[in-house]
Amino acid sequence: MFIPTLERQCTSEQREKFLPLCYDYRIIGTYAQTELGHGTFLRGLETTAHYDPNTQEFILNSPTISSIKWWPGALGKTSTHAVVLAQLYTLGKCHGIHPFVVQLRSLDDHKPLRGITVGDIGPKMGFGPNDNGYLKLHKHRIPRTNMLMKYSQVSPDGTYTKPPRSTLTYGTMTFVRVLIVHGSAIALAKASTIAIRYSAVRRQSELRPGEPEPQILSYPTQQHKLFPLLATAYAFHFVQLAMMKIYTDVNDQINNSNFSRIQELHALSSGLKAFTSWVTNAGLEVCRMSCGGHGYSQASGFPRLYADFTPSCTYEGENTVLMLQSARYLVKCVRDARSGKTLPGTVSYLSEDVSAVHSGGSSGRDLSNLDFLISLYKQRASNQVHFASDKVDRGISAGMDLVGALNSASVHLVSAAKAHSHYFIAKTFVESLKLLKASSELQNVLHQLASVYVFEGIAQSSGDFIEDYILSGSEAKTIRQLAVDLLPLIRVNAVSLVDAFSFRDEVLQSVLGRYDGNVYENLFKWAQNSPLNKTDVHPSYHKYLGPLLKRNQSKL
Ligand SMILES: CCCCC/C=C\C/C=C\C/C=C\C/C=C\C/C=C\CCCCC(=O)SCCNC(=O)CCNC(=O)[C@H](O)C(C)(C)COP(=O)(O)OP(=O)(O)OC[C@H]1O[C@@H](n2cnc3c(N)ncnc32)[C@H](O)[C@@H]1OP(=O)(O)O
Ligand SMILES: Cc1cc2nc3c(=O)[nH]c(=O)nc-3n(C[C@H](O)[C@H](O)[C@H](O)COP(=O)(O)OP(=O)(O)OC[C@H]3O[C@@H](n4cnc5c(N)ncnc54)[C@H](O)[C@@H]3O)c2cc1C
Repeated sequence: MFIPTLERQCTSEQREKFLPLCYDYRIIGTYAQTELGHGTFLRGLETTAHYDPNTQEFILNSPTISSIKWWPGALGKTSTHAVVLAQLYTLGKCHGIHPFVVQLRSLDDHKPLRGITVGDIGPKMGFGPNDNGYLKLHKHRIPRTNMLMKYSQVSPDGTYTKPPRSTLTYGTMTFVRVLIVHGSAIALAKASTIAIRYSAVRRQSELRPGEPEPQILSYPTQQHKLFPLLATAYAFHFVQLAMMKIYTDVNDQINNSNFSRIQELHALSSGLKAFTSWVTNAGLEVCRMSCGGHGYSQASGFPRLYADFTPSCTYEGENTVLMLQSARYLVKCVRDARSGKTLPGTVSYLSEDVSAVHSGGSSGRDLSNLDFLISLYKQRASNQVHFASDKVDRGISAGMDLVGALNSASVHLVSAAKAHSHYFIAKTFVESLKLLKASSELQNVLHQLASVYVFEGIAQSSGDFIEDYILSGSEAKTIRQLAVDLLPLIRVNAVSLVDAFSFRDEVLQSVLGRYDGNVYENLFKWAQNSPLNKTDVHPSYHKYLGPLLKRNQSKL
């Protein structure tokens, strides 16, 4: 995040000064924004940067215990520099959060500089090798030119020039949220690879006396656990491509001072980061549990994969907060649509009349047609967004202010943002396959994946579709069965579909997911390397177990 921030927030002179040092690994930096007391509420950050016109320096301080920077990756022991987000004060006025480059450690002996107290925040659930750290600043002075001044400036006499948009400071977070969508796709693909390969190797139980034990991948319940997640990994792959394209286009516009789509990008990246990381987080556990006891071994690769992925739901914007950010924009779009404004692409459906026609019993509608089902996802999203928006309006009519009305409707707002994200993902998956140049055989296999993703997505949220009369109960049941009927067809290509992710064994880090499927021999070999097996009799025997046993044996 250090480098992307410099690339996005530096003037051209600052780029020339700082970026070569980064690219050549002459300095190593981190992004120090979160504090002990604040991670979400950025306007509440307490670190201060007071400008001293006499020396043309900023004086950085951590004025309270809660203002100590806390969590930044590699801050504790590795980074020589940091981008520090601090409240800017100049000529007696506060101008809000701004980014400053701060050197933390000497480039000669790596010792912390004067006014800098840094350290590691201690063991975490995962990311063991990463020294997430703390930073306490005490009257630490930096040159005026260390404030990143692409968008806002402080002149030598202390005069402040404000940015065209205050939220441009938040651009790096949007970029990383887009990366996390990619990270979700990768993590779920890894977990699917491990679970499906292992399920093809593992044989268990005797269905009928005398018959060989079947591969657990042959059980419909195992297929129902894993194949929708496999399809989701493919869906997220195409979504991250689409998300990155939108990000790149909007970022190019921003670089040309066109800020018209910055809100749409923020809303979409926030919703997709939250949606994909939540779904992936839950999916990793389903994949682990589908591997039985061996899934719980470190040898499976699941414990580390989960422990390292799960903070994706928290960092770079806690998921609930990001869903609320997305929903806040959607509510604004409903208002704009109702006042006749044209809405941008990813939200234009909110101005369409997608009112559901109650399907009744036998609707005769083609419930296996993906384009038709995507229209139902659209209806669901539109209904949820309009419902939440109306709830906000009712709150305001009841005398609440906008903040109060948004807060009061927040549970529904999160549901609306989830439905919006889900519609975007399902639509993007189906549309991406139409554009894919592939053999008819491959198109058929991918269509099966898209179908099971779309069917299962409805099955798992059928209440949304039934409550709004988008589907009847019997239609929802039919779609649920369509998903189950697809499973044996996907089974044929399941291993090939995970092999297609092409994770090398060294990257997958899983004995269960080995490409050669030679699991048992390698599990036994892996166990031999356990530290506890260095000696046949563990030293603790002589200190504890031995004396205990001998003492009790003498009583026999
Ligand atoms: C680097 C290249 C590597 C290559 C990788 C290749 C492939 C990737 C594959 C795998 C990668 C795996 C993982 C992904 C990569 C990296 C992950 C690893 C490590 C990550 C480390 C995590 C680091 C951090 O956590 S940094 C700290 C993150 N902190 C946050 O995100 C804070 C969250 N909080 C907020 O953002 C705030 O709540 C808020 C949204 C700012 C709202 O605050 P508030 O002041 O209350 O303001 P309000 O809600 O009123 O909003 C005001 C206004 O601003 C608009 N807004 C807010 N944010 C933005 C934004 N970002 N952009 C645009 N606009 C924004 C908001 O909509 C409001 O507008 P309006 O008033 O409604 O008009
Ligand atoms: C592994 C890891 C790496 C990190 N790396 C970095 C880094 O490199 N740099 C950096 O600056 N930070 C980093 N962070 C910090 C991270 O960005 C924050 O933890 C994150 O932004 C969440 O903020 P918080 O911890 O204050 O959670 P909080 O916001 O306190 O969240 C706690 C709960 O409060 C709820 N909540 C908060 N606000 C609202 C609201 N307005 N409405 C409804 N509910 C709300 C949340 O939904 C959540 O359930 C890292 C964190 C982790 C775990």
